[in-house]
Amino acid sequence: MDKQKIKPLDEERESRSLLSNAVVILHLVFGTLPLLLVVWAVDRLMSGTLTSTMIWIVGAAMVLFTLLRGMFYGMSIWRAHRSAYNALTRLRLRIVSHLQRLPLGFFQERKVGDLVNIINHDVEQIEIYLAHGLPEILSATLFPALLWVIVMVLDWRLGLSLISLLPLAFLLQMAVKTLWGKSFQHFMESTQKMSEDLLEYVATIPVIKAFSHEETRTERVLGNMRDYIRWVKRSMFSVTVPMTLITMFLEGGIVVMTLVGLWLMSSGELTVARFILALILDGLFSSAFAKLATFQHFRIVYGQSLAKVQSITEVSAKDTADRDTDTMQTDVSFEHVTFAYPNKQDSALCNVCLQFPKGSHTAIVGESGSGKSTLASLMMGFWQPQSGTVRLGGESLAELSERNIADFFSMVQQEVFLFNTSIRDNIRIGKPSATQEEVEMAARRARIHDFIVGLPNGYDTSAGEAGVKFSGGEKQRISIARMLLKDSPIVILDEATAALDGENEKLIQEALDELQRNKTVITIAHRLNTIQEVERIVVMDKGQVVATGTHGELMDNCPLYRNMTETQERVSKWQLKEEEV
Ligand SMILES: Nc1ncnc2c1ncn2[C@@H]1O[C@H](COP(=O)(O)OP(=O)(O)OP(=O)(O)O)[C@@H](O)[C@H]1O
Repeated sequence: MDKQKIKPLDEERESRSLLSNAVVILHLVFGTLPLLLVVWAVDRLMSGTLTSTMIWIVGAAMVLFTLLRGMFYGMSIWRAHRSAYNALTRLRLRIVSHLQRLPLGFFQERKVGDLVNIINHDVEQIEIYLAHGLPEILSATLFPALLWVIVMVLDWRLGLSLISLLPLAFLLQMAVKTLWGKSFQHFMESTQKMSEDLLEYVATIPVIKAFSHEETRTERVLGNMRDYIRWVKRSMFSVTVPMTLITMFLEGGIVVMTLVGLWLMSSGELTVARFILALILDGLFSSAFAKLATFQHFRIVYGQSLAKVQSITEVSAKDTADRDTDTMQTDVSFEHVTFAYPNKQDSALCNVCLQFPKGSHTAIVGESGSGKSTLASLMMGFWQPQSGTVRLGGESLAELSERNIADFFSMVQQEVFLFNTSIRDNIRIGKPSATQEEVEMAARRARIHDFIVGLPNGYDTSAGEAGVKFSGGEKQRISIARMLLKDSPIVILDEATAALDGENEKLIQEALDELQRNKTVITIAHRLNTIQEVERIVVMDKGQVVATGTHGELMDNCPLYRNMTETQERVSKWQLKEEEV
């Protein structure tokens, strides 16, 4: 893992203060002191100098040490959890506030399930490491070290024989580290895949049912779950087998120490009492050491989760400060703009030069995939071009904050999202300080007021997932009311009325007319018959602007436009005939 990359999260990692470490150490010291007392008492016993007062003192001291040990253990767990949960909350807040500052392009690239998984699962893994892993690793390192020192004090030859096989255990651990890393990575990937799939599955159940694809989709989700189980088993296997071997090497140390101890006793250099004590300490030493090896996986999972978190926190956010834009002009211009989506070879826009003067109305047309939506995305600063400049009122978009840019645009899309709050608040998103009168005025202009007052709770009716279900047209008009309230100078219409019928289309068209009044309007058009009156039409093909002009001019001079118009006319005539039949 790249040390440089971990750095930004050090503050989370360092949240376990010195005091927490001191508490862990005290817990260990009071856990080891009773053993030292036993060594001392047995020594006295063997030399015939142990008095009954000494036994009472030893007993009382052992009770005290045990109590203190318990107390410090409780404190260490409590402190570790507290600081870990603090770190966890800070980290989640940090991710969420960073997400808010990331360009919209980032969200088009990353899956929702992946992001949710990072905020939930990976941050949780970091907590597990901070709250459980770190204290356990610290105590599992210090405890065997203390035990070993005691054995060394008993007899240095026993001490050395105890650790004689340790280098082999370390070598093995180093060797399997990479293997563990890989298998844990697969495990994490399959966890992510599973949660992404589950999220998509739940969100798209209506579509799946409509197309009777339940079985195939369900089978795919179940397949990913099976994959997950397979990797859980594999990663557990990859831990247990080397762990068994490491434990065997550690226990091998006991065998070596026993042989050395027997030899020392036979030559009269070691007492039986010391030998038995050394054996007891050795047992504790091996099991504490074996525990340390198991904790290796905490570190691996932590490293991988940290990398995932950093895949969000290290994406640079646009830090341009907001500025007063009231006096700015609102002309938009594209100057030799070339743009390709990340990880794509072909440019979605190629050397585009266009002007959208203040108050003008432009329609963008072109075959599917010609770059119409990309043009709108760049205009709103969702993506930065690789070369060329997009300007808003003469200022490069790169110099403006997201909020500044957002203030200039309203985008009417087919897909409308309503929040789980009242209709009033849903409209007020356009201008949080708006009064009830202003909200109602916007709703009237968006031709939705009468509908809202007809609802049981009027403007207090809850919208969104948990609230009343609205038709596509009603949602659309609520979103137009929102934009009327926002009153931004540039309106982008992304084929807003495509899928609507008679009455709905009429009402929406009226609402849209209100929205477009005195604005710069850019229509991304798919149906050419709706834009024939527009003052300027831009024809795009394969990311390039191939012609601009009025409908008449383009019919005369642009074969692509003429072709598209004639094809659409043929299709609509054919549809009319079908309807007549
Ligand atoms: N998020 C994305 N990531 C990668 N490539 C993309 C992305 N969005 C669009 N593209 C690609 O960029 C090119 C232009 O797409 P764009 O959506 O701008 O075309 P469009 O003219 O709006 O198409 P349509 O009329 O079908 O909506 C296409 O080749 C498309 O596959």
